[in-house]
Amino acid sequence: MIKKILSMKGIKKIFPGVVALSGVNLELEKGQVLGLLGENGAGKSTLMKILAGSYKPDGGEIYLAEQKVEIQDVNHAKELGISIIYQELSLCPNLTVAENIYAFQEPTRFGLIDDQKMIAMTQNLFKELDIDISPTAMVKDLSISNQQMVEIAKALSTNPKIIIMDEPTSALSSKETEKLFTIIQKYKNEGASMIYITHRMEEIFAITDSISVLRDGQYIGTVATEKTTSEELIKMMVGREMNQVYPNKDFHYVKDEKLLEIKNYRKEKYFYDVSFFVRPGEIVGLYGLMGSGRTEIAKGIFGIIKKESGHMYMKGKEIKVKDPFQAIEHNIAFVTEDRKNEGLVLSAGVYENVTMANLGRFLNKFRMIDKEKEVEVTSQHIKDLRIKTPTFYQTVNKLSGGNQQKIVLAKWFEIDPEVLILDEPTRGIDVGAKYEIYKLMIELARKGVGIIIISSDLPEILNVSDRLLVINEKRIIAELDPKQTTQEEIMTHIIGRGDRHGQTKELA
Ligand SMILES: Nc1ncnc2c1ncn2[C@@H]1O[C@H](COP(=O)(O)OP(=O)(O)OP(=O)(O)O)[C@@H](O)[C@H]1O
Repeated sequence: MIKKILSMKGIKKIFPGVVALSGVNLELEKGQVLGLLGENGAGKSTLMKILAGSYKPDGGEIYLAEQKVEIQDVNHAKELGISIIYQELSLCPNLTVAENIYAFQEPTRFGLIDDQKMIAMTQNLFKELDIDISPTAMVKDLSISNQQMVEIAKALSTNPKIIIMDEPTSALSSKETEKLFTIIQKYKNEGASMIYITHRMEEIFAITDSISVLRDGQYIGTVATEKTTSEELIKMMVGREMNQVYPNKDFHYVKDEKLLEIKNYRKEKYFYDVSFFVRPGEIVGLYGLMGSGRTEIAKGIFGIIKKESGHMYMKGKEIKVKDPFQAIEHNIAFVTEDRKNEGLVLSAGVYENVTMANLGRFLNKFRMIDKEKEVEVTSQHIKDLRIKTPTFYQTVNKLSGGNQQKIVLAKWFEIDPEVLILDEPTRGIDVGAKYEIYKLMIELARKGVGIIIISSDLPEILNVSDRLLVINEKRIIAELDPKQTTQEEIMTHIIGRGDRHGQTKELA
């Protein structure tokens, strides 16, 4: 029996100014889940797009079940049994769930699309995958996480032999992630093979059998999951020893006073009775599961969701924030979860994106933009955050997903806010750059900035916050000292006592 289902040998891909892949190898066995790791811009997505037929390689060979193939395009890849779940959602918002899943492969009757059959097929597929979404719902009406589940179901609907998952869980809650892992296990048992890309180390250890690492477009090596450690993987990824994942913050706050305070904030269905404050130099963590109301609270502070009642104070004085413009006037900045749509001008260059939120800072005495200063500041961020780009002028739509996120963060670090709200700032970001982001947060705090950080990464929030607020069912349910508490205690607050099984499930 052939064990080796896929072999990619010496794959090369060159984009203008960037060698994205310089001779990369990858091997996949039948029934195996292979993790693909590497820093932002290492070449992971490019390699997978070549396998899925979106890009033609500039060199190298691909073998499927030991037969050499030349993958012509996306349809050819599908015919060969290769299916990909992209980082970005690729569904049509104005079609139904069933239409999206069976687009271009609709069942027909007398030459017409057989809607009833399509709906029944979707129902069967969802039953098999234990997905509870209506096949006739419009995709645009679904939550992002349900859209991601539809995307996953769509990729599986063709019964592929090789399934590529490029950061599939970034929009999923912990329950849905659990569901996805069950689905992966099921397909694996049936003999399908998977390539799984993630920046979340715990997922790598939970789901993969072995791991291949890329760095700067080069193949570094492959290790068996049970024989490796996260330290070894980090070293392979970043090319150096990283003794610490979280830098030390050697102070709790710079002044024991309230910088921003909200009292009794309420908006029906979004949040109830929310009161808390942040001191200058303090990092306050908001932790809650997806749907708990954590993002809505941040949006309430920033004026995107309008509160019905409650008060806001800046340094003891009541202020009114009815919309984001007023928030910005009061020096409050908010880096949203949805960075792609809300944070970047994709057709503009790297340096324009970094400097656009605070152009005033770059004006010289003749009120002209000081290009040199723009370049100097941008190069510092490129260096600090290890942004991988061929030039300052590269349009950001050509950068890898993680590098785009780093640029949004650089832009907000540039505007010098007094209060900075960060919603999932390190999602999709590699481990080396995460460290640099935490360091930048500490530097801002040292200057007296009050920081509110939302994260669904429990180890992260426990390590970077000075104070932790736990959110559940649209309310703050506990305030904890991150140095004293544990992941178990936090989940007990959220899920309630006596349900140990539920707790470990959510923690996975
Ligand atoms: N269409 C393109 N045009 C020009 N350069 C590109 C294009 N697509 C990718 N690149 C470049 O190729 C390199 C590899 O990008 P790729 O998206 O494969 O990285 P990645 O490992 O998937 O990163 P991430 O973890 O951030 O998703 C990057 O330097 C990126 O800027």
